Order: sequence, then C-alpha cells, then structure tokens
Amino acid sequence: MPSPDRCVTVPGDPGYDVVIGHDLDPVVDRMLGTDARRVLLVHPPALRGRAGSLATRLRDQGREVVPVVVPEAEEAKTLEVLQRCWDVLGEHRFGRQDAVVGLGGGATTDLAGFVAATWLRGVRVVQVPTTLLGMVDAAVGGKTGINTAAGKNLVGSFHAPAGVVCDLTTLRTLPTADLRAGLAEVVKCGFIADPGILPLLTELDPASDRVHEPGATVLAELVGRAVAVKARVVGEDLRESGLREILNYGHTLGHAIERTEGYRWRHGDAVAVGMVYVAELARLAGLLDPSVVDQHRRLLRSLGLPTRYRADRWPELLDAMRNDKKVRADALRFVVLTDVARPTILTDPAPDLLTEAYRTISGPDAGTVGG
Ligand SMILES: NC(=O)c1ccc[n+]([C@@H]2O[C@H](COP(=O)([O-])OP(=O)(O)OC[C@H]3O[C@@H](n4cnc5c(N)ncnc54)[C@H](O)[C@@H]3O)[C@@H](O)[C@H]2O)c1
Ligand SMILES: O=C(O)C(=O)C[C@@H](O)[C@H](O)[C@H](O)COP(=O)(O)O
Ligand SMILES: [Zn+2]
Repeated sequence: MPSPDRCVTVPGDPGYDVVIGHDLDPVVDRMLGTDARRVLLVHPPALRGRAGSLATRLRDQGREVVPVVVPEAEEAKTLEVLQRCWDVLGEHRFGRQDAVVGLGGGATTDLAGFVAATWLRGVRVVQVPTTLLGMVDAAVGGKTGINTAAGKNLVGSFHAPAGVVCDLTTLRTLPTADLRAGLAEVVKCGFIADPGILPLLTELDPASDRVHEPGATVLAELVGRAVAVKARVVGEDLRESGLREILNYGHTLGHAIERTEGYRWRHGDAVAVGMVYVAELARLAGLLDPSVVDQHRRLLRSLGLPTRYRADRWPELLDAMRNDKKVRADALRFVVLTDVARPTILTDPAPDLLTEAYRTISGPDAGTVGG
C-alpha cells in the first residue's frame, strides 16, 4: 500500500480518517472494512473510467460491486435519482453490513451519503471525492442530502462516513473552472478559521497542468489545511447546533444564486459572490474593516472567481434566502466576520442594509461566470 501524503482524523464517536495522497484505491478497500460483501458504487458518467478501475480492485478483494451511474452535477441530487439508488439496493438485497461508495464531486457524495444514511436506517459509506470542492468540503463532515423545489439541500441527514479518500491523481481530468470553484471553499476556510491559507493561495496557479502532480506541494498543503479546518469544526459540532454554522460563510446568498440560476452556476462560484456580499454586509453593519472586504475581492479575483451578480435579481434572491436553514423565527441570519478568523452571526439585519450590501456587489457586468 502506498504511504499516504497526509491523514487528518475527524474526531467523533467513532472518528474517521481523511486520507490525502496519490493512487489510493487500497485505502478505499481498507476503509470498507471486512464485513462489506456488497458495495454500491455511485458515480456520474464523467467518472466511468475511474469507477471501472476501482471496481476491479474491490472485486479482486472478493467484493460484489454494483455500479450505479447517476446524472452529472446537481441533477443527481433529486428524489428520482435517490429512489433509483434505493431500488438497486433492494434488487441486490443489500444488508446492514454492506456499504456504499460515493465517487465523484460534491453532488455525487451528497447523494451517495444520503443513500447510505437512509438505506436500512444507515449503512457504511466511504466517500471518494474527485473534485477539489468534494475533497476540501463536501465529502467530509457527514452532511448529506438532495434539493427540493423550494431550495438547495432542504432534505438530508447527518451521516458520518467511515472514511474519506482524496486521491489528488483524479484531479488531472478536472476542468480548471471546477478547480477554481473548489478554491472558493478553501478561501472560506482561510477567512473563517485559518488565515495561513490566504497567502498560500496566492502561490497557486489554478490553470497550471502540474498543479496536482505528486511533487506539487501547494495544492496538497491547501487540501490538508482546509480539511483540518472542517475536521475541527464538525468534530465539535456534527449536527450544526452552533459552531458548524461558520462553514456556511457566503452560503446564504450563494445558495440563493444557485437556485435562481437553476443550478447552472457552480456552487463554489456562487459562494465566492456570497462571501463578498457578507463581507460588505459586515462592513455596513460596522463590524468589519473595509480592508478585509478588499482582501476578499482581490483574492477571489486573482483566483478567477466571480465577485458580482446581476442587479435585477435582488427581489428573487431575497425571497430565496428566506428558505435558508439558518433562519430562526423568520429572521435571516448571516455568518459574518469581525476580522479574519473571527466569525460571528448577524441576526435580522435591517432591510436597507441588505439592499445596500447587494448594490455594492451587483452591476451590469455581473452574472457572466458559472455554468
Ligand atoms: N455536504 C457538504 O458539506 C457540502 C459542502 C460543499 C458543497 N456541497 C455540495 O457539493 C456540490 C458541488 O460539488 P462540486 O463542486 O464537486 O461539483 P459537482 O459534484 O457538481 O461536479 C462538477 C462536475 O465535475 C464532474 N467531475 C467530478 N470529478 C471529476 C474529475 N476528476 N474529472 C472530470 N470531471 C469530474 C462531475 O461529474 C460534474 O459533472 C453542490 O451540490 C454543493 O451543495 C456539499
Ligand atoms: O459542512 C457544512 O456545514 C457546510 O455548511 C459546508 C458548506 O460548504 C456546504 O455547501 C453545505 O452543503 C451547506 O449546507 P447547508 O446546510 O447550508 O445546505
Ligand atoms: Zn459549500
């Protein structure tokens, strides 16, 4: 077995490992444990080749592998796709000792996690994220779910994986636009908890075709640090009763943009705009120094991420934000910063503050990135 580059343990009962390195199929097999005779391998068409080689490895170890090809990206997070996965599990008589593997981006791991959480009230899932965003965020922490007509991730559960395998080799085929989108969640970790991430990000060239090679250490370091932030937070507050809300930095407006765009915008792109929005909101509320707002814009732009959105969509966005899970007694609540690595909650900001913050991030040139 090749020795992993890095391993972050997510504390819990039981805790689990997030292994980050190259050529890690043997680690997937180990994390499945000895009891799982059948494995449901959930993946999108884009990962067919990768799924084939993983399936061969698992079959060589004596397991029965049942592949389920789910739609690309957000189209996988629907009730119909979930139902199809349940049907396959039923047809193959999956038992409590059997397991699910989620191989793909965050949309696939969100779905696969929810399939595992709901089958027989919960079976083992090993997450194998193949996007940067999946590695640094979606596959870690046990938040699983699907979308509904009313909004993003409105049905789901907390179901911790048995392990997470971040094989950086798989990033070779990831389009640069998806790599950039993943960097938005890394930026988020830098601003909410680990300022050391921010200067490291300026050393990265997302368009370089060598960025994820075994010898390229910056990306591996960034993945390790972002995963460490997430592990610390979810280890303390798996069910989001408090601290975990900080991981939603930039997501209140971000999710509203995704829904308004019919999920054709990448999640990370929408979160990038959402982070500038809450930075502006915090500035207007007198909580955050303008220099930190500038830092958001400069860093996100340097990574090729969007920082603005369409002016004409504000009423629709405001309405969509009212479905956010952080709302309490109909009052909007935003994760904001009082400084770098000092997150707090801003509850029920005045309507004119919300509108003014939106004015600062909107304009006629906005809304061209995504898709
Ligand atoms: N559960 C969580 O804590 C959490 C955290 C962050 C984001 N999310 C969710 O994650 C989703 C976004 O995930 P994402 O950004 O990974 O996008 P994605 O899952 O939509 O993947 C983007 C596209 O890239 C393809 N792809 C994946 N890996 C590839 C590879 N190695 N090479 C080529 N193509 C590849 C996918 O099949 C898909 O078509 C959103 O639904 C978001 O809500 C969840
Ligand atoms: O893990 C979390 O908690 C997060 O909020 C991480 C987010 O990056 C992620 O997009 C998550 O899916 C959002 O969750 P939601 O509860 O707002 O749907
Ligand atoms: Zn996110």
